[in-house]
Parts: sequence; structure tokens; C-alpha cells
Amino acid sequence: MSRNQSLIELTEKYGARNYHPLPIVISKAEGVWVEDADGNKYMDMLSAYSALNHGHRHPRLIAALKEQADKVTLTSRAFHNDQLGLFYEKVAQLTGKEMILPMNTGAEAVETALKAARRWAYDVKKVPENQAEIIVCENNFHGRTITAVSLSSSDEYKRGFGPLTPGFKIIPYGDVEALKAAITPNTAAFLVEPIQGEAGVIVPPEGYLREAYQVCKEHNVLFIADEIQTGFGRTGQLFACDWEDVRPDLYVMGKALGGGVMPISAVAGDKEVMGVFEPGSHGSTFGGNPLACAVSVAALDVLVEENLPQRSRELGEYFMAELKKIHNPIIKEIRGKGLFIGMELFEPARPHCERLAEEGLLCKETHENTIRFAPPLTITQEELDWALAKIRKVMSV
Ligand SMILES: Cc1ncc(COP(=O)(O)O)c(CNc2cccc(C(=O)O)c2)c1O
Repeated sequence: MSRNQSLIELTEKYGARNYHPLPIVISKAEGVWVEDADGNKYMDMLSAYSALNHGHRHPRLIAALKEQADKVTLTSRAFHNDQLGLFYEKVAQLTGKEMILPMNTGAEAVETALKAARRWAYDVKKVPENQAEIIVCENNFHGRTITAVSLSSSDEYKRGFGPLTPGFKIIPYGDVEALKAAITPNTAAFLVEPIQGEAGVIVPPEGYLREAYQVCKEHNVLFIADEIQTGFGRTGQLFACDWEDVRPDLYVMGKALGGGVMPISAVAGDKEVMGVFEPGSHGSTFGGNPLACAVSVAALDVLVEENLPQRSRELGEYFMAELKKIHNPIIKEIRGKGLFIGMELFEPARPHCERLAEEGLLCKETHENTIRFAPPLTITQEELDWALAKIRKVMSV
């Protein structure tokens, strides 16, 4: 039995069945390349759902990890640490926001934003207690906690997890009129992904974010952008909201914020909103830990110094143009921005992902019929051409 197979059997012996992974056992990785337990090499075109914008084990991030690990890794927030303030400053500079709250996972950051929005509604907007409403979009993905799935439109995320958290309204994505119609005097916020990732890389109509933001401002409703998957260069801008010059009231960040090395997430906003938290009202054991903060500061420096958003925009335009030249009647649509691309098929995508894996290219289907191509933003032109050759081989007829 191969080492890959024995490790898969171990995983299947003890593991809860909350994932259905491809039978690839990754044991080493660098840049865009990963290697399985039997020494087979693959290109990673998934980037851990856009957590690996910097590629695997970026040397500057590993160096920051090792340097900090030799000093202190965790202090709890009962005390200060010498990395948190530097992290706050870096995130404040990038977002233009006054106040940051650090957490660990994307779902925790979403929960943080929801709590901030509700408390702002009661304390600032004077919405009657327990009457705050938050508007979200169909086919959203904001995490796996009970509240994050409570605002989902997908039964598979919610089944058997009730009773669900109340106070959410679901409207069609990309529809500004639906947003206007859903707003009431009790509306606290509109939570939206600038591009819907798990729904299948759904890009909203041009101007949607700008118009939705304006509607929110006109009705004193917070515009909250979930940039966990679209942030940090993925779509060809620092944040996807930058494509329409929208500065959300709250940025919800995660994944690549930690450079694919450490889990770290955060919410950034101005004091009017983020000032609603007082000591004891929110937090997390690992939130703001010095190890994650040190790695994140290095990741944000690399993001800027290596022009990752610009690379994503330029290489993504090239990649998209080449993909659109592939002729195959099963291809329904190719869409996306930067190196965040979905190839929607008229049939299930998984068999094609399995064939691409046989060719050495790792990608994953999203919502059954869409292949998501999201390589690290550090990918070179040569590596992208290598991937295109594999995709043409598998997807052309
Ligand atoms: C837009 C968005 N918001 C929130 C989350 C939740 O982040 P965390 O996973 O760090 O709690 C995501 C996560 N995105 C995502 C994409 C694909 C699979 C999975 C998975 O839970 O296995 C998650 C996301 O894509």
C-alpha cells in the first residue's frame, strides 16, 4: 500500500465526514507547488480558498514565524504584546479605518461584524432592543458557525442545526432595488461579498457595490464587506471593493491576512461603529496573538512590496483571455476578476477536477458545476502557461 493510501485510511478511520477531499495527500509545499506523500508534484490552483495568495511558505513569512516563535507566541489579551499594535497600524493604514478588532477565523470575524452592527444599531441608530435586522444575499457564504449558517440561503449548510439565529433578511445578489425594498427603520447593516466565492465566483453587475453603498448611506445602514476570500489582491485590487471605489463601513478580513501561515482575521471600521465594544463584551483566547500578528505584518508588507494585487490583475486578465479561447460545448461561462476565476460547466465539475489532478493541477469544484481557478498571486507567467497547457488538454474537444 502506498504511503498516500495508508494516510488516507487513517484519516477515514478517525475523521468526521465533514469534507470530501480529492485523494491527494499533501506533505510538502513551496510557492505554487505541492508534493504528496509519495513524491508526486502538483500545482495548487485552489490556494486554500484564497488563503494562500502569497504562495506556500513564502520565505519572508516563514522567517517572521521562526523569529517570533523564538520570542513569544501567546500572551492572551490580559496583557499587551509587542506585535499587536504594529498589526493594528498596518491594517489601519491599508483600510483607512480607525479601529481594528483581531480574531482568528473568518467566521469569527463575521460574527464580530454582526455583533458590532447590532450593538451600533441599538446604541447609535437607536433601533429598539432586539429588533435589529441585517440584510444578506442569496447564495452567500460567511462561515460555518450557527449564526453564519443562519443567514445562509443554502439548506445543506443549515439542516439539523436549528434553532437558527433570527434577524436576517435574504435578498437576491446584485439587485439594488431589492436592497432598497428590504430596508426598514430597524435595518442595522447590509453584509455582502463583493464577489461571491462559494456561490461559484459570481461577479455582480458593474456599479452594484457603489449603488448598494449609496443606498446604505442614504438610509443610515452599515455597508459591511466580507473580503475574507476577495481581499488582499485576489481580484486584482487590494480589496475587491476598490474596483468601485467603495470604502465599506466595516471590512471583514481573514484567510490571506495571515499569509497562509497563521490563522488570523479582523474587522476594521471607524470608532463610531467599532467603539461599541467595551472590555468584556467580545474577544478570543488567540485573538491578536503575537505570533499571528508578526506573520500578518510580514504578509501585508510582502503584499505591497511584491505588488501582488497588480500581478493578480495583469496575470488574471491574461489567464481569463486564454481560458476563453478554449472551445468546448460543456463550458457555460468563464467569469471572475484578477486571479479569481470560475469556469462554469453545463455538467458537474468534479470529474474534470479529478482529470486535472491526474495532469498535476489541483483545483476544486464549487457549487457542483463550477471549476474555481485561484492560484497563489505569486504564480509566474511560465507557471501559468504550464497550467493553461494542462487545462487545454483536459477541457478542449
Ligand atoms: C467569504 C467568506 N466569508 C467567511 C468565510 C469563513 O472563513 P473561515 O473558514 O476562516 O471561518 C469564508 C471561508 N471560505 C471557505 C471556502 C471554502 C471552504 C470553506 C470551508 O469551510 O471549508 C471555507 C469565506 O469565503
